[in-house]
Amino acid sequence: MKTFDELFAELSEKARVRPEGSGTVAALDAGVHAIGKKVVEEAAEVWMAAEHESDARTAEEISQLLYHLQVLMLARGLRLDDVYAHL
Ligand SMILES: N=c1c2ncn([C@@H]3O[C@H](COP(=O)(O)OP(=O)(O)OP(=O)(O)O)[C@@H](O)[C@H]3O)c2ncn1[C@@H]1O[C@H](COP(=O)(O)O)[C@@H](O)[C@H]1O
Repeated sequence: MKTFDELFAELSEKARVRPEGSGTVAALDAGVHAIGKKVVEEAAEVWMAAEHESDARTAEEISQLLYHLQVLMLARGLRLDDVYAHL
């Protein structure tokens, strides 16, 4: 288990080191347009899970949406504080 901040630190390191086989590196290489489509897809899956599936499935889909949002942040060069400033 990891927190939002811990995941962001891990993904930032992946983006910096670019290890072989990293899905995050592949997503970053695909670019903002592809990552944005993934964010929309995952958001829809969150919505459907919340309406029709269990709490556990909904939580899983939310975790995937948060992951893809973080990848989008990295693709745009945004830091956690850039987002937290608006919360
Ligand atoms: N938390 C996640 C995470 N959540 C979601 N995903 C990706 O998002 C996809 C979402 O799943 P879907 O159910 O939509 O599956 P899908 O449509 O079959 O997926 P794709 O075919 O589009 O890949 C997963 O297959 C993963 O590719 C994640 N990929 C990685 N992480 C974590 O990110 C870290 C770095 O991962 P790597 O960069 O792959 O090393 C690790 O700690 C991972 O656990």
